[in-house]
Amino acid sequence: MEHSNQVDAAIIGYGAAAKPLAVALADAGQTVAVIERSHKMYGGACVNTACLPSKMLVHAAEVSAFEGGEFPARAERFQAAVNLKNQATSRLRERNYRVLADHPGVEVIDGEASFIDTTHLRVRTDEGERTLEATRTFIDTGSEPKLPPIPGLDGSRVYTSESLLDVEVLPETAIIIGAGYVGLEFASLFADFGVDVTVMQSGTDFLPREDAEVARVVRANFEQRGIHFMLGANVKAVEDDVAEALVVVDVDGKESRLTCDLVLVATGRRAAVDHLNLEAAGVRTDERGTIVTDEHLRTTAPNIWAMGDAAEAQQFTYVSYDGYRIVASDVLGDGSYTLATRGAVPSCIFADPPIAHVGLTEKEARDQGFEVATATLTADDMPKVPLLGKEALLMKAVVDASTDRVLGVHLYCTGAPEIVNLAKRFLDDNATAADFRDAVFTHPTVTEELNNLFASVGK
Ligand SMILES: Cc1cc2nc3c(=O)[nH]c(=O)nc-3n(C[C@H](O)[C@H](O)[C@H](O)COP(=O)(O)OP(=O)(O)OC[C@H]3O[C@@H](n4cnc5c(N)ncnc54)[C@H](O)[C@@H]3O)c2cc1C
Ligand SMILES: NC(=O)c1ccc[n+]([C@@H]2O[C@H](COP(=O)([O-])OP(=O)(O)OC[C@H]3O[C@@H](n4cnc5c(N)ncnc54)[C@H](O)[C@@H]3O)[C@@H](O)[C@H]2O)c1
Repeated sequence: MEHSNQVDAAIIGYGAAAKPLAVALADAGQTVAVIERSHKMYGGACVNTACLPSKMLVHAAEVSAFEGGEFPARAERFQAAVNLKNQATSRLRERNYRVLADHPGVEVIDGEASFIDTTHLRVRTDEGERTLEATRTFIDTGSEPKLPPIPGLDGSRVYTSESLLDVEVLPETAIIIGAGYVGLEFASLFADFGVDVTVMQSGTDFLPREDAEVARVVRANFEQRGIHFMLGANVKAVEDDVAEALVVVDVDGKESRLTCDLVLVATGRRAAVDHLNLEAAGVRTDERGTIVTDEHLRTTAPNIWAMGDAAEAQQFTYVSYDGYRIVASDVLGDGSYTLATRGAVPSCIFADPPIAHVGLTEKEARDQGFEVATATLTADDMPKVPLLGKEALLMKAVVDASTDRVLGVHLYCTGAPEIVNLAKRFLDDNATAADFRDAVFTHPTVTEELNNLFASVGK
């Protein structure tokens, strides 16, 4: 089919928001072009280099830890898991591609887009340059690793989460720089595969986004599993050797030189906007390089919206997908669904067991002036859970003591990524501790521990 260079909507990047938005716009009768610069990225990072492949490895690691055995057996399982992950990723990428490529109202263009002005895009393809005129443009270009200025990060044994996903040989020792989402997920999965892991974190505050009590238990548990932490670590250089990498690190003025098979740099991600020539369109970014938007995800330029990691501080697939809902509400609906009406956003670190929370930490609640009541259940308070073959190390409730309204739910237990979604709904409905205490949940489950947790608030 001959495609026009004039479209109603251009979407830059085939990320998590792009697919549903393209379908919604095309179903509404609009002509849509989706521009993706890599044929390995249809469906975006989640499908190809992030959530799904990494969670397949997390799952395989948990199974491997259960099976046990010597390092060679674990290394074999790791390689099998990587192969399985690669096959699944290819299948998912193809499925994602077909959703838009087979849609009569959508053209998928393989190329890199940049703005010429507010309504014109230059697209560089293998066949040359193409100019598109779009009435509306939607940016969904995601993010890319933010690398600190440490000499030697271009070494052959140094990886980001993206390149690491292709490694098939299980390292015996790994050093991870950064103790955030990526760092802790890989630390946990490597440990489950029997790798000797050291995590180096520049700040001294461990897991600052989590409740401090949860962070303490997480750290203790990780250390019990043999994972070493170096906090307040100033990584000065990585030197590559044929046999191993050498990491030079300074903690409190004391320099150490640690060797390992592999280094993972997991020090955050920044909006992938460098190639977009945003200035030409009048799209502004903030001091971190993230696209500035209003609550409808409209950028500072007329008829240009931005969604996902390129525009939001919370870099999650479900936030990007929700960006699609907000933009669709603005462009196709009544505009009533916005960042302001989104409600609480839960989050999860897929460690073993996982860590999840929604709402405020105890400190955040106190800092906001609430009179706070809390409750915690430790592993000892939940003796039934291990009998189910599951793990529950900590649950914590943060409640407004004056109204009984629940402000935060913090979970460090099997099932946390699922249970936290239930808690999100409760929080959005302004639920009280009594609502959680009295909710009827199935038995025997981890979820029903919420009844006990909230029954003990303030006691
Ligand atoms: C290892 C890892 C694990 C993760 N695990 C989870 C998880 O379990 N759960 C979760 O919710 N989140 C997770 N995340 C975060 C999640 O992957 C991102 O928040 C999400 O993928 C962002 O989606 P997006 O729509 O913003 O963009 P992306 O999915 O990144 O898509 C952007 C697309 O735009 C393309 N592009 C960029 N620039 C251009 C251009 N100029 N022209 C054309 N195309 C362009 C890119 O090639 C890419 O395909 C993880 C991240 C990492 C790194
Ligand atoms: N389960 C999930 O939903 C999931 C999983 C993986 C990634 N993600 C998303 O991807 C984003 C990127 O993940 P990430 O782990 O790279 O970033 P992050 O922001 O979660 O963690 C980065 C960590 O690196 C530390 N750091 C920064 N510079 C450092 C240095 N020079 N030396 C040592 N430590 C340093 C930071 O203090 C921080 O603790 C996250 O913000 C998250 O939104 C989500």
